[in-house]
Amino acid sequence: MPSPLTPIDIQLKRLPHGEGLPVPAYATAHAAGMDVVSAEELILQPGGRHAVATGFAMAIPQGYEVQVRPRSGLALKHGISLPNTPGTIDADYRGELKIILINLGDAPFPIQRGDRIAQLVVAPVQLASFVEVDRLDDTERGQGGFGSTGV
Ligand SMILES: O=c1ccn([C@H]2C[C@H](O)[C@@H](COP(=O)(O)OP(=O)(O)OP(=O)(O)O)O2)c(=O)[nH]1
Ligand SMILES: [Mg+2]
Repeated sequence: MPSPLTPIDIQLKRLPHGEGLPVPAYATAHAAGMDVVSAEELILQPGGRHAVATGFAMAIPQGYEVQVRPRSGLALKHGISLPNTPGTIDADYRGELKIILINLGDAPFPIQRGDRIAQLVVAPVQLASFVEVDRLDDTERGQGGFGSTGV
């Protein structure tokens, strides 16, 4: 596993309708998320959702995932979010990356081709398997949860 500061390569295949669009990229030197743009033009009505085309597919190296997260500016100003945030892009997915947007605001939200609609965070994945047991070890928390420690 390379240092997190050493970028890994992710193969990206541009689809015909992605011609001319920028590849996802970090907007600033130490950004965590790479902004991704829409490959289509649409108007998202209040309460509406749409799987927005990005115009590319990718091959994430085994051992990594890509998380799709909302942009805070769109969320704050227009109520634009992702109903499945963070979206999970599996390393074995070869279809088009789509960004599922939802309009939680109260006005129609127009999206132009090339608009930055979400951000992609690349993260390592720890694989695991579940091992069934009859008894779990005791902890201070025990079965407490869902606010058991107070507000
Ligand atoms: O925001 C998203 C979420 C998912 N995907 C693609 C990539 C991902 O690898 C695949 C499956 O996503 P997920 O596992 O979240 O969806 P599912 O409902 O479980 O579908 P599946 O049965 O295909 O796994 O769909 C996207 O393009 N955008
Ligand atoms: Mg799945």
